[in-house]
This record gives sequence, C-alpha cells and structure tokens, in this order.
Amino acid sequence: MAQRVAVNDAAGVKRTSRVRVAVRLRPYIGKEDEKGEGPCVRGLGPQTLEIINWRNATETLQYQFDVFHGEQTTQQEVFLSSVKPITPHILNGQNASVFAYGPTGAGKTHTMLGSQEHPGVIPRAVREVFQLVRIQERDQDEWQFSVGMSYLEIYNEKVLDLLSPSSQDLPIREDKDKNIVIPGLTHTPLSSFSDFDAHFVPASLNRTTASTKLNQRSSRSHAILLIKVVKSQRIPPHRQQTGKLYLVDLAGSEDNRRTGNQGIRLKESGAINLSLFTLSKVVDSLNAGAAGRVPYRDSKLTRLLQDSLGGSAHSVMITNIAPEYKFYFDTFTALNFAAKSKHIVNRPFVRETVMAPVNGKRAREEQEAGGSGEPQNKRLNVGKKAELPSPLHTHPHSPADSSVLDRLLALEKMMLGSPERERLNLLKTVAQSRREIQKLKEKQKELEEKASMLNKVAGGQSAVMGKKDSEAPLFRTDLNLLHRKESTAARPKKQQAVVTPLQVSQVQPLQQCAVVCKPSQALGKKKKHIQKICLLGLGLLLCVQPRRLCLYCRTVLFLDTISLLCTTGSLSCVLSCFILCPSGCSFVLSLHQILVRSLCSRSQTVRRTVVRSPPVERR
Ligand SMILES: Nc1ncnc2c1ncn2[C@@H]1O[C@H](COP(=O)(O)OP(=O)(O)OP(=O)(O)O)[C@@H](O)[C@H]1O
Repeated sequence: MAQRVAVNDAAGVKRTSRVRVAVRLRPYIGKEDEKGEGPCVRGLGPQTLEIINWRNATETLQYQFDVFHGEQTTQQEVFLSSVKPITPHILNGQNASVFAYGPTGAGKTHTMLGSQEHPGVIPRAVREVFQLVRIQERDQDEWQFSVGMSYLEIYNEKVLDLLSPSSQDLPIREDKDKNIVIPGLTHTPLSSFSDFDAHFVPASLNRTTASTKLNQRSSRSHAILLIKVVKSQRIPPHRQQTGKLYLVDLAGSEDNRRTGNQGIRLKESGAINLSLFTLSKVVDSLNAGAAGRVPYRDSKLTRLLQDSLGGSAHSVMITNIAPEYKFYFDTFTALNFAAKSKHIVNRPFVRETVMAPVNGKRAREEQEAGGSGEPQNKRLNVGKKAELPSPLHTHPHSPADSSVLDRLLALEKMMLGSPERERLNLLKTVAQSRREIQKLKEKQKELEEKASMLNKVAGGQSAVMGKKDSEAPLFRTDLNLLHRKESTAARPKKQQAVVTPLQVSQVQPLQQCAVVCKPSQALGKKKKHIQKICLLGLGLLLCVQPRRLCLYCRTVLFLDTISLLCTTGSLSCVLSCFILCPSGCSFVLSLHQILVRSLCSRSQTVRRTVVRSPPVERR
C-alpha cells in the first residue's frame, strides 16, 4: 500500500523546498536596423539584472533571482546549475519539475529541447537519470530500477498524447492519494537513453507548432514530458519508491497585434494566454496564503502543474527573456511573474509502497495496470501503516472526520498482528473508512470555498461602496488595501504559509515600485475631478457586475484582477482597467503608457517621483 514519507532534514524537521527561479537572457537576434536601439535588459551579476523603466527611460529597475544566465551561457551551464541538482530526488521516490516560462520567441524550446549540436535540458536530464540509475544499480544490489516515459501536450485546452497521436482529449483525474493522473496516457518503458531518443524525437514532431511574426517555429501548445523512475527492493519488505520528473516547455504569452495571429492562430493564442493567466492567478493565491482555494482547476495546465507549484515537487522555473525592445513589455511581465514565483514553497515527500511478494500472474496483472503512468500502488497485503493524506492537502478535521481517522488508525494498528483472513476483512473496513473521510473532506472543501467566496464578495463591495469622495486621490492605495483585504478574508485559518516573507536586503522588484506623475496644481484639480468620476464609475461597475469581458480579446475578467491592476498606478490605469485583458497583454500597458504620456505632456511642471507601495503583507 502506498504511503507518503515526509522528507526531514538532519534535525528531524519536515523539509520544505522553495521554487528555484532562474532567468535566461537569449542573445540578440533582432533585425540589423533594430540593433542601434541596444538591449532593453542586461545582467549585472550572477543573480541580478536590470531593465529600463518604461515610465522613465533614465531609470532602470533591478531584479534578483536564484540564478541569472546571461547571453553567453551555454546549454551545459544552464543544466549544471539549474537542473542537475534536483535529478537525484527522482531516484528516491520524490517528484521534481523543470519548466520553461517566458514570452514567445524568448528561447523556451531552445532551453528545454535545444538542437542536435546544443542539446537542451530534456536530453541532458534524461541522460543524467540513466547515469544515476546505472550508478545506484551497481552500488546497491538490493534495489532494481525501471524507467518509463509519457509525453503530452495541452493544445487549446485539450490534453493530447504525443506518443499516441491518434488519441482524443484525455481526462485529468485525482486519485485517492491526491496524485494527478491521466487515464489512458501512454507509458513507454525505457531501457537506455538511445531508447528514449527513439521514442522522444518522433513524438516531438507531433507537437503543434506554427510560424508567427515573432517566431518561425512557435510552439502552439504546452508540452509536458514525464519521466517515471520506479525503484523496487528485491528482498522483503519489498519497498517500492516512485519518483517522477516533469519537464515542461510552456507555450509563450503572445501579444496578437505583434504576432499577426488571425483565425486558428488567434484561437490558440487565446487558450495559451488564458492558461498562463490562470498560472499567474495560482501563483498569486499561493503567495496570498489562500491554499484552500488555489484555482488549480481553472485550466488544464495548472491542474497538471499542481504538484510543481505549492505541491510536493522540487521545482525549477527557467524564465526565458529576450533583449530586443520589441519584447520589452513581455519581458517586463515575465520578470514580474518570476519575481513572485520565487516565494512559493513546496513540501516534498517520498512516495513509497510496501508489499509482500506476489505470485507470477498477479505480478503480471499489476505490471499491466501500471501502464498509464500511474504508480503501481494497488497491492493488497500490507506490512506497514497505511497512507495518510499529505500535510499539504490536509484540511482542518471536523470532529466527525477525526473520529473516522482515529478508527482508521486503530484498525490499521490491529492489522499488523492479525492472521490473513482477518486482515482482509479489516482491509475492507479500512477502505470504507477512507471513503468516508474522502467524502467529509470534499464536503468541507466545498463549504470553505463557499464561505471564502461570500467573504470576498462582501469585502469587495463594502470597501468600494464605503469610499467617500474626498478620498478619491488615495484611490491607488485604497484599492491596494481592498485587494489585500480580500486575500486575508479568503485565507483558511489553519493553512501553513506558503509564502516566504520579503527579505529586507532583497532588491525590490519592479512589481513593488510605482512611478507616478505629479502634475501642476491646475492640472491636479482637473485630474482629481476626473478620478472621482472614474472611481464612482468603477465602484458601480464592480458592485453591479463582478465579472466582465475584456473588450480587446473577449476573455472573462474577474473582480480581483481589476482591483490588482488598479493598484499599480495612476488615473490612466483606472481608465484602462475597464478594457483590461486578463492575460496581461501588452495592449493594456501600451494604452496606459499613451495615456500617461498625454497627461504629462499637458503639464510643463511634471515632476517624477518613485514611490514604493507598502510591502507585501506578512503572515
Ligand atoms: N540561448 C540561445 N542561443 C541562441 N539562439 C537562441 C537562444 N535562445 C533562443 N534562440 C533562438 O531564438 C529563436 C526562438 O527560440 P524558441 O523557439 O526556443 O522560442 P520559444 O520561447 O520557445 O518560442 P515559442 O513560445 O513561440 O515557442 C530560435 O531560433 C532559437 O534557436
């Protein structure tokens, strides 16, 4: 039976693992005539980089990450510093994931896949896994290893099996152990790296790509390669550990005015942008500590990455950025996403099953059942304590819940000393108790979700309606507070924090900076007046209809997105929030820029000041 064994450090404390964020800047490949502009972003050191402030070209904004890979960094260096350190975990029953994020054309596929001459993270990581397996098999006689792969793409919100291209959209399910599984997904056993190559290369050709104005061969889907390593003990108690490595090449966020997308490309782009927007919402919820209602289910991508963000995997995110000016706003958005992702904390555990030896026929049957990429954990004879829900997914237990849990534990204790038939009866009771727990948990989750939704709506409405006219100039800060109020209300009481507090010494990312224009007094009066009107309009809009469509790309815009984006700035932002695209597309930012410019040019006495918004609320 499967069990989750917490990973402890030397002092016996349960280990957590922060998402490691690396940023890779690709070399300049813009047209010759654009070269005079120079790059808009550059590295300052092994961890820091700076980007020009679009609100004031004389300023730059600095970011700090775990690693910064400059333009000259080789594929080997990226692998050694960012990926190699996490691969050994897979051989110890833990999960790990590497995902490439960034705008279209910034080098994600180059980083993950590479070319024949410059192989990327995927071939290097798989080779490393086979090398580690060989070493461990040589040094540890009692263990045997089996390696397998699955490969899928999420195209237009459909999960497609790249190893079996004729298959239809596959469902995503969660098993009783909270593992995300895809029934029907091909799982191919691998004996060596060349075996992997033979399956992977043709499957990669099945991935949907197309040419856009920004990338000759642009990925139109998110591709996820899963390498599964099962480590089985040859001797009793026949422990079995299952580790998975997810290697993810995300599709890039796209600004459709620049990609020139139309028709089917535009539809693909809408699906890509929406799933990346959900990814961003997931990161925001994790940072706000609202793990009870993290919107993983809002897109297939986030559902599949559930384990990598706020879950049990050791995760590395490689954010790819481009130096050309035409990518400026995409780079800016990607850096802000990377900056907030580095606060996410995962809780790794070892996935282990323990079993008595089974007869040949059963062994064969179980081997076949494990073919869909799932751990083979449906063994009947149990020699150890049964599996409990992982700490991450444990909700505060209601009295009824805990009594069932106690019963379950007591039964499992009894099982250790009982003869075979009794054990089987007890196992049945255990299974029933587990089902009861599951039902109770689902009910509880549902209630929690309802409660937090109600809190959110009530909090949002009262904050917006309760504002006096005289407070209009404070709009930016007030909505900031409103947003924070919402996240506090939605936070479940017993949830462990998943956000590391901001380090005092840390370079403030751009996200926490806002540049505002201070106009002359005459203009100021007029602006205040317009702000009042806009605030009133926005207040009414939010109260009447908490959900709107983006006028630009017609995707659904939620209340919290509006308030979040209003916190970033001035009057023009208030105006632009009415037509905001939830994918964070550059349209909004360019509109914002035009409005700020036109306001500033009307005043000769514009003074620019950098103000820092209040630090992120700590838990
Ligand atoms: N580090 C690098 N060194 C040299 N060339 C690079 C590098 N990174 C990217 N490139 C080149 O830039 C182009 C675009 O890269 P790539 O296709 O990997 O982008 P992408 O982010 O995957 O785009 P999309 O999201 O549209 O698929 C390719 O021609 C690639 O070879």
